[in-house]
Order: sequence, then structure tokens, then C-alpha cells
Amino acid sequence: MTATLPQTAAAVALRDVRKAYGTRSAVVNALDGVTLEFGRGRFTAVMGPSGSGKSTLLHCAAGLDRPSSGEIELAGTALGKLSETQLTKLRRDRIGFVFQSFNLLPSLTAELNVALPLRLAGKRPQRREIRAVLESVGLADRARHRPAELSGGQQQRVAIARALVTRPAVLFADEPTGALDSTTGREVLVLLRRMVDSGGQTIIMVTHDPYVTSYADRVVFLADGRVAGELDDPTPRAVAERMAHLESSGGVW
Ligand SMILES: Nc1ncnc2c1ncn2[C@@H]1O[C@H](COP(=O)(O)OP(=O)(O)OP(=O)(O)O)[C@@H](O)[C@H]1O
Repeated sequence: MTATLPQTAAAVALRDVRKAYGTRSAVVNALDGVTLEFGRGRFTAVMGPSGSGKSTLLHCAAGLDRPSSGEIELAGTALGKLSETQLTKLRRDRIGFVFQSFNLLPSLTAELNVALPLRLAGKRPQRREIRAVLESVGLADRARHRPAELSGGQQQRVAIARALVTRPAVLFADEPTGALDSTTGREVLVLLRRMVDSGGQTIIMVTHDPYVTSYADRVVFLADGRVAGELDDPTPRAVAERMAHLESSGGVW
């Protein structure tokens, strides 16, 4: 059984989510009671000091990991109620994930990498369909190239095309520009922004970089596994100031 939320509801909602690692004698509360909503068709950045729980939050919200307690709903589905098989299917059909390190299969061409999620779902994608997605990330002319024949920025755009090919409800991005130089990183951010503005894509992105957050509609700050504030229409300066404050106070304010 899965709970269904009305269409106006957030793309992802977390309620009092906790995630503890370790044993009883040495517990790390990576998430310590997080309640948050991520709006549909919005680009949200998650920021916080190292170890504040950003990756844990992303992994739990994307169903890659299960929280110790609390509830997570994604596109109207309560993740805690799903079996492992149902969760795997939801990840495959409803979620896209982009990593810092691209994670493309080196032996496959760009178009075969992009087609992979559909093939894994038992579908037989049309070449036309795959080319259209590659075209949407500006790589129509690189379809037959293998990852080693592409620049870092091009590889990340292939990874974004692969994440979007299933038309996911939410695209999660973990430091998507972390391995790129600033010019190439900017191109990837412009592309993500365009996916939100013209495609209505929901994006949730973890980053360390205040500049990167300025492409988002909203930034949520984490500290010590808790929500420590947020900003709409973030500017690099405003985000850097909040981060400096968080790092010096070492906690929630
Ligand atoms: N598998 C694990 N086992 C034990 N502790 C973990 C595990 N994963 C994360 N942690 C701990 O949970 C806390 C949050 O980690 P997390 O990786 O979510 O933080 P982060 O904000 O993404 O950090 P960074 O910016 O350095 O990547 C940290 O104290 C980390 O050491």
C-alpha cells in the first residue's frame, strides 16, 4: 500500500527523519529530526559544513538508503511502506541521480549509456528517443563517443541525459560540478537550470559551493544533521555569509 498525496503537494517531503550510524556506544546522528519539503518544479540546493548530513539526506530522500525513523514521501509515495523490490522499481522509474564522478560505463557509447536505464527497465528504447535526450543536453553530435573520448563537462551532460531519460519525478544531484572546472561547471548548472525552467523538472542538489547555489531557487542549510535555516533566491554572498556563521557557531541558529 502506498499513500497518495494531492497534486499540489511537495515533490519530496521529510517528516522528523533520523538516521543513526554506529553502535549503541558510538552513535552518529547523521540526520537528527529533519522536517523539510522540496517543491515540485523547483531547484533546491542543500548546503552545510562537512559531515552535516547532506549526502545522508540525499540518499534517504532518493530511497538509496532507509532512515532509522521518520517518514519520507516522494511524488506521493511513502517510501517507508515499500518493500525492497518496490523501492528498487521506484528508484528506477521515478528518480534520476547525478554524481560528482559521472559514473558512466566506460565501454558504452554516450547513447548506450543514456539508453541503459530504459533497457534495465525491460524497455526497447528507440534510437530517435535517445538522440532527442542527448540533443536536449547539447550532445547530439557525440552520441557514438565513449566516455574517454568526451570532456568532463560532456561526460556529466551524458550522465544528466541518462538520469532524465526515464522522465523522473525528481533529479537528485550530489556535487554535480565538484569534478569540473568553473567554466564547465557553469555550463552544467545552466543546463540544470534550463531543465527546471523549461521542463518543469524538480531538482535537489547537494553542494559545498556558494556560487553553485545561486543557480537554485532555494537553499536549505544543514548543520549537525538538523535544518539550520534556508534562503530563497540565494546569492553567493548571502550563502557564504550564512556558511561562515554556521561553521563558526558549529550548530543550528
Ligand atoms: N556509513 C556510515 N557509517 C558511519 N557513519 C557515517 C556513514 N555515513 C555517514 N556517516 C557519518 O554521518 C555524518 C554525516 O555524513 P554525510 O556524508 O551525510 O555528511 P556530508 O554533509 O555529506 O559531508 P561531506 O560534505 O563531507 O560530504 C558524518 O559524521 C559521517 O561521518
